Amino acid sequence: MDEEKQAASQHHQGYMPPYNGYGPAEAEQGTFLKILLLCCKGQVGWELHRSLSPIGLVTAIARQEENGLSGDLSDPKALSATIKSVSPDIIVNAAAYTAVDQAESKPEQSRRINAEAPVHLARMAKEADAWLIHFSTDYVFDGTGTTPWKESALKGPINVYGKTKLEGEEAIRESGCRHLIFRTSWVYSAACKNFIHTMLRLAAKRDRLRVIDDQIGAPTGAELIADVGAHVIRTAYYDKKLSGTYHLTAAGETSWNF
Ligand SMILES: NC(=O)C1=CN([C@@H]2O[C@H](COP(=O)(O)OP(=O)(O)OC[C@H]3O[C@@H](n4cnc5c(N)ncnc54)[C@H](OP(=O)(O)O)[C@@H]3O)[C@@H](O)[C@H]2O)C=CC1
Ligand SMILES: Cc1cn([C@H]2C[C@H](O)[C@@H](COP(=O)(O)OP(=O)(O)O[C@H]3O[C@@H](C)C(=O)[C@@H](O)[C@H]3O)O2)c(=O)[nH]c1=O
Repeated sequence: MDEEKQAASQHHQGYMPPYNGYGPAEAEQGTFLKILLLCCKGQVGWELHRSLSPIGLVTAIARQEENGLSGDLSDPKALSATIKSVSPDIIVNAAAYTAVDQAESKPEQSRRINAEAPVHLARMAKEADAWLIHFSTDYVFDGTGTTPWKESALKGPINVYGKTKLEGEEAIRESGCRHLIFRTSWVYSAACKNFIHTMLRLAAKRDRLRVIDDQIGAPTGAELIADVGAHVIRTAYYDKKLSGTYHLTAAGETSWNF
């Protein structure tokens, strides 16, 4: 390589961002944040894998065991082993039982994932002195009213999904672990199953679609949740008094007939 090319190459290398935003110094000192992302394949989990990568060293796992690590939220023993092995500074739980209608006939499954798993995660986070990041839903409220819900509004879930999600939230708050609970609503993304995908699937099979028009909500992109979430996680990690429950939705409102 001639001198000019070599100089250009070195210059270019100098501008390469270090992997994950962390360089050899942080690695040597062990000062990078270790993040365990549970459920990297759902709508929000998929986007979080991308948005969390610049702020720490992310171990992203799905439900199935991979590299000896299980992400199955219905198996507390396996989950404990995973957390002990990764020894994270931050545990991010993007998994949930999100089949709202099915939860009515399978309440025990909904409770196991949405309520009992968070109890266990919160206990583990407390023991490990780690943060727990968790996601919840507008369904913890009763759906009445005409203005956006405030974080402190009275809860009143009317279905099994909402009840079990509220139980999960409350367990985390009561556990005493440092946490961020982000309540969001009507999540959509290009990659996974959601209302839009359901409608496209049904439209291919049916001549007519019937969609209720009396629910008003704020559709929120998984990408937005992940980007804002990552920013808040990094800020809160260095400012522990920010531990708490937050609403994280897009602005505006519409009905399912949008
Ligand atoms: N979707 C929405 O409209 C809304 C979602 N939320 C909340 O946001 C969060 C993220 O939701 P979203 O990304 O949309 O959810 P998705 O339905 O896209 O993903 C849920 C994920 O949870 C995983 N999961 C279910 N059971 C288990 C288990 N036993 N162990 C490990 N993983 C499991 C599923 O894995 P698998 O693919 O293997 O089944 C799936 O990938 C959840 O807490 C949800 O309650 C809040 C408001 C609205
Ligand atoms: C498929 C379908 C749904 N609907 C109604 C049912 C429901 O009230 C609404 C939305 O349909 P979904 O299947 O997306 O419903 P649902 O699963 O209730 O949506 C919710 O998901 C969970 C995880 C949340 O936390 C919520 O914020 C919300 O996004 O549309 C129709 O009216 N016609 C239809 O053909």
